[in-house]
Amino acid sequence: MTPCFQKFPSYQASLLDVMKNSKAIDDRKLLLLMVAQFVSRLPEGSWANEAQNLIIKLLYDDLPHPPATGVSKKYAYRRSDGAYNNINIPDMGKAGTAYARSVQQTHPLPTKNLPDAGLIFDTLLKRDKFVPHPGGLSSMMFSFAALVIHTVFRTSHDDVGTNETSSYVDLAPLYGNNEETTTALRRLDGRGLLYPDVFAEDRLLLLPPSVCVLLVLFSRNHNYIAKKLYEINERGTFRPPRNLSGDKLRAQDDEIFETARLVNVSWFASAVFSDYFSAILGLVREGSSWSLAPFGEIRNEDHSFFERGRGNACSVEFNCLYRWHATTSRENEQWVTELLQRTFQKPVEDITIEDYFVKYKELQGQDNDMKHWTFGALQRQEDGTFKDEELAEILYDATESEAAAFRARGTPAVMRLHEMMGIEANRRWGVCSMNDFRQFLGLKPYTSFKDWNSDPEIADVAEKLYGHIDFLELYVGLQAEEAKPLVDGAGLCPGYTISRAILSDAIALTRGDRFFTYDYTPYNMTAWGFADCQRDPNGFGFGSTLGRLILRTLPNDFTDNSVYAFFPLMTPKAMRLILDDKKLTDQYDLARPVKCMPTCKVTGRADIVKIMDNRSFVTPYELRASKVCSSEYVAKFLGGSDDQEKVRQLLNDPSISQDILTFFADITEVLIRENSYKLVGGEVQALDVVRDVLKAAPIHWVATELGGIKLKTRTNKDGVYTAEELFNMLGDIYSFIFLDVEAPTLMALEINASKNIKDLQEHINEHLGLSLVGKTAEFIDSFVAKLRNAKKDLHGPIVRKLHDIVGSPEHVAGAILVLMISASVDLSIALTNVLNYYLDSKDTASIRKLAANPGSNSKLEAFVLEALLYDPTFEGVYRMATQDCIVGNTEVKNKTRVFLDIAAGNSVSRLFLPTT
Ligand code: HEM
Repeated sequence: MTPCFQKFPSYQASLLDVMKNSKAIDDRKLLLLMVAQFVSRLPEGSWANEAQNLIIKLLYDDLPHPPATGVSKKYAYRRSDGAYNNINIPDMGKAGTAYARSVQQTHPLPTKNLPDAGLIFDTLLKRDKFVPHPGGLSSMMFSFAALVIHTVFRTSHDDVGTNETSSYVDLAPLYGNNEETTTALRRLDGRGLLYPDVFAEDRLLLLPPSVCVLLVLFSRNHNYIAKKLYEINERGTFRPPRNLSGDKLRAQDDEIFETARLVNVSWFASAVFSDYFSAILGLVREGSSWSLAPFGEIRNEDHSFFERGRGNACSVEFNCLYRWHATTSRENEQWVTELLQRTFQKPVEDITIEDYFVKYKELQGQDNDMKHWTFGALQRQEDGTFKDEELAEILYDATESEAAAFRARGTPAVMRLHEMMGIEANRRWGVCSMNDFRQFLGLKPYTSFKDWNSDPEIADVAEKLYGHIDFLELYVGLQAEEAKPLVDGAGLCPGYTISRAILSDAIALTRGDRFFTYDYTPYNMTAWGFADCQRDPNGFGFGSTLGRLILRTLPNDFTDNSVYAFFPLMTPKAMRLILDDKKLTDQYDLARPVKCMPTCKVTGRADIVKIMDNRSFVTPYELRASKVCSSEYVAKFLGGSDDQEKVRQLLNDPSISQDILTFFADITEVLIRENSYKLVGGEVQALDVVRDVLKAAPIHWVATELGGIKLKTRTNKDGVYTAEELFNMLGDIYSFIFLDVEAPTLMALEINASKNIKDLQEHINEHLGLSLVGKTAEFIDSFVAKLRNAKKDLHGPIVRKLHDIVGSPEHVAGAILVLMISASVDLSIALTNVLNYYLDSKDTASIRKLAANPGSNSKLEAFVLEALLYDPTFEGVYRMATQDCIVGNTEVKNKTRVFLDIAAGNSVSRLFLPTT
């Protein structure tokens, strides 16, 4: 024992005390080490035992017990029936198992003493008038909600205690709740695809068409993801399906399909935690993109784990809580009426629960082939897809139609049957009373019917039906409870008990899911898939995920900034008020979308050449550039003005190009030297050549020689940006203007590009000593003179010559910006392609010889030119028609985007294109 412990027993006690109570994990760990040292030298005794027990507890709690996941293929993917979400209790939450019941019933509610379900509907639930939702929620909000609840509830018609679907947010309405159904949806052709526009849940066909449209969008998203996974082929294991057969073909299909399912289901969860939660919590009204992020690791104060990923089983109380039929819009009320009349051929009031079950069985038997299912009177096309514009029309209508408010006497009369089914199912489940449920949630039990609903008529009727508030059934208690007013933090505005409980349920459902927690990894979903399904809080539309989904899957039917795409869960009328209030109306398109001309693809070499030479087709770059550049000159330049050609010639001028060459040679040497590291033995050096040289060298050139921007380096800590930061800034501008970026990302990119251009332009102006705003003609003349005579070290030779070409100081600054944008990213890509081409070449030795031999420059140049054509990702370019015209056999309408498919059959070299 150390002397200090023998001398100061009180010190021992206080150490233990700190160990038990310290909140700082690092303190505890440090103490742990110290105590471990001491304990090893202690004689046996109570203090030693206590200290040892604490150490063991602390160490044990460092890891989850039992382990939450395993690396076997058996656990890697979701099962359609939800089995193995908890690998230790594989049946937890599995489809076809019993509902959970969370709350103990303490008040007897014998069915024979309870009021008739039909009478309850007629007195407490039946809609007396339509009251629009106070928060401006649209009917789409409740279509999405219906999709969410059908993902986790499907009460068996044969055994009301059985949930036929899994208790996980796994998009079961799309993928089915058993393997057999899932297999029937798949093409199984080695690419992991679903058949076009299919889904599995037949009960959704009995819901308004917008619910099915949403599901079709997720179905399309699956195929989009699967195609990307195959194209990117992250692990390099996928082969063209034509080269595979039998088990190998199936194995490849399974891997792509299952990974795409993981990514797509995570998209669904992202939509829940962005658009859906935002509407529920009223965050849209605040213009906030905040949301709960319930999946991450949380440690308790004693460093043990706060549980996650341990599975879930949906309970009957929550099934009851989600019966939100009172929110049905006027349009959907009409739709349900027509559906019931058509299906049952008798007055709606006469339809019984038995009629419903019989009819449902009959419909189920009619067509099991999901490829044929339709809804909303849509027809599938020959290729099995629905027409985009017809799907979009349904979405526009559902977004425009107002949902109804939650309230007693708010459920459409036509839904009497649905409500009676709900009430009777609850009785058979033995669900608790309203007050039992409130107590369970930690809420004060109601003391009277007036306390529950202050409308005297409602309270009075309920009292007459139930006698005492403690006997009020949960179903009726929840559906007819007084609704919350529209206050800060409230968006959904149901009764208070529902609003409190749904949040707990949402966290239980998602935090309990292994695939949203322990197995939510870039390895399982691939790096691309993992990034693709993330909710982006900084994304356009207050971080909307549905906006991204809609623009991806219906690319020609919404404008890039349409509120119909980014805020479909709110009516456009409500959104106008919110955006006006936040002074954001300018950023959004509030009009009902009209179909854009679909992109026209041109493949023939002759037609491509004709279009490129035709002045009626302009590059879309100028249009994009004008959105982010305040200077018209810069936008035109980026779009391909005459000055662009002149500047290109300037760069080829030997007096300039020699300097550029020298700069690149020097900086390349420096970057190689600074970034190389030795392998063991010290003879061979390694280097990340793309990251540290090919991306960095052009950045050093544009920053130093053009923009006069000092870069932060190891030796210069005072620079403005690191090379990587500047590359990313320019990359955003470049991608926005020149690349065919997915529409959903475009809006976020536009905001970044605008800001980056503004910042860079300020640096350039400052470097040139140029702030032209409000300057006199004399100032400008003197600036021009300075530019002409500037010393080489102040402004590089290019800057001095630029003035002669572009004509005004303002244009010099603009031209520098354009060169920075186009010469940095494009050059890095070109250099990387050259290197890749070289590394892929079978004859690297002779190419190396060419490079070493100064006399063989023309051959080397030929190699480089050939390599520049080598861009496996390059497919073609876009042009915009500015009037109706005919090209070859193709008629192109004004405002059509034309894709020139240059890569098709390598018909045309990309080098003949005007470079950007
Ligand atoms: C006009 C729109 C709607 C119609 C026509 C409709 C119709 C139905 C029908 C027919 C059932 C019985 C299903 C069965 O057992 O076969 C049902 C159940 C249910 N509905 Fe709705 N519904 C609508 C909207 C909603 C919405 C917006 C929600 C809530 C977000 C919702 C929540 C539920 C729940 C939780 C069940 C019980 C599901 C189960 O236990 O299997 N419904 N609905």
